[in-house]
Amino acid sequence: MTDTPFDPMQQLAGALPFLKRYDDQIIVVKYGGHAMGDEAGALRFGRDIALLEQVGVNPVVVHGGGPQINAMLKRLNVQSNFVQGLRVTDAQMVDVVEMVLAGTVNKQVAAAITRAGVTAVGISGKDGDLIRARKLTRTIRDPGSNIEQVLDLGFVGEPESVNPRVLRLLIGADIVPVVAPVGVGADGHTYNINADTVAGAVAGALEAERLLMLTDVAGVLGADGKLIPEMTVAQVRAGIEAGWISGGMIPKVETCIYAVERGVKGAVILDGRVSHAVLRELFTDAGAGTLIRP
Ligand SMILES: Nc1ncnc2c1ncn2[C@@H]1O[C@H](COP(=O)(O)OP(=O)(O)O)[C@@H](O)[C@H]1O
Ligand SMILES: CC(=O)N[C@@H](CCC(=O)OP(=O)(O)O)C(=O)O
Repeated sequence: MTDTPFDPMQQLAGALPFLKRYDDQIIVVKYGGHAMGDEAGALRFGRDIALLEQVGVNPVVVHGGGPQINAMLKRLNVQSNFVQGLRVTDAQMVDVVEMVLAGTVNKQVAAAITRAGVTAVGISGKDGDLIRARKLTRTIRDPGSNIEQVLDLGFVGEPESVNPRVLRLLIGADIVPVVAPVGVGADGHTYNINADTVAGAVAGALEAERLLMLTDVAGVLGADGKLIPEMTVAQVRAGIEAGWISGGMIPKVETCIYAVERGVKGAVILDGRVSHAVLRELFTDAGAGTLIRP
């Protein structure tokens, strides 16, 4: 993790072209549970988001909270299982997931931004008809017999539709929306949705200028382990095919591809633990992390 000194005021002095480029544009920031770190980290993140709003950019935050859900489940002595990176979520667990994501984490992130002097409002996908969810299933293939098995993940969903009206109302009132990744199904049930997926869907629905995915690695690392500053969709697909993009990075790059194919100008995967990661990416020539573009 590189953390070279960064003076936001000095950077902003030379940031006029960037300020013009992003003026009144929507920037969707996915704030991953691993990127959050401690209370001080959340406050630093809140200050950066507030600063974006103050200089005329329209940030929209979608947060995760996987590690925070894990900590609560541990306290409750409940075991969690994952299939292809998705938490198998039964009816009781979805209550805990909603409590942590739409409760504790959502309010912590909104409060951190508000403490920095800009109004933020925390909502979940269940508010304002934001995210209608449909149940997600996963298919696994047994390599020996080649037999496919459909796995029931319980109340795990994917966005069926995103209605950005409530987000646009908040943006228009100079309020930063902070979105927790839960949605409501046609059956009225609450669904747990992967936060990367929600961030991509929200960025697509808002036709955002940028999607920033804050995680705990520097970005996409090549086969040689070095950070790749910029990639096209075709290069990302080749990396997945060749196997050097794997594991948790696959849903992240797929979210970026989804977003850029729906009109988002660029999607960036970057290390949210680095101080002022968001400002470095938006307001410096070098940027931060890996930019994925069409
Ligand atoms: N080419 C790659 N570049 C960077 N990380 C990769 C790559 N391939 C696989 N990974 C893995 O993906 C992980 C990031 O995904 P994940 O842990 O799910 O992030 P988050 O918790 O922020 O959603 C990295 O820690 C790394 O182990
Ligand atoms: C279905 C599913 O797996 N949902 C995720 C939602 C939170 C999330 O995605 O948080 P991060 O971005 O911090 O990983 C979960 O239950 O952990």
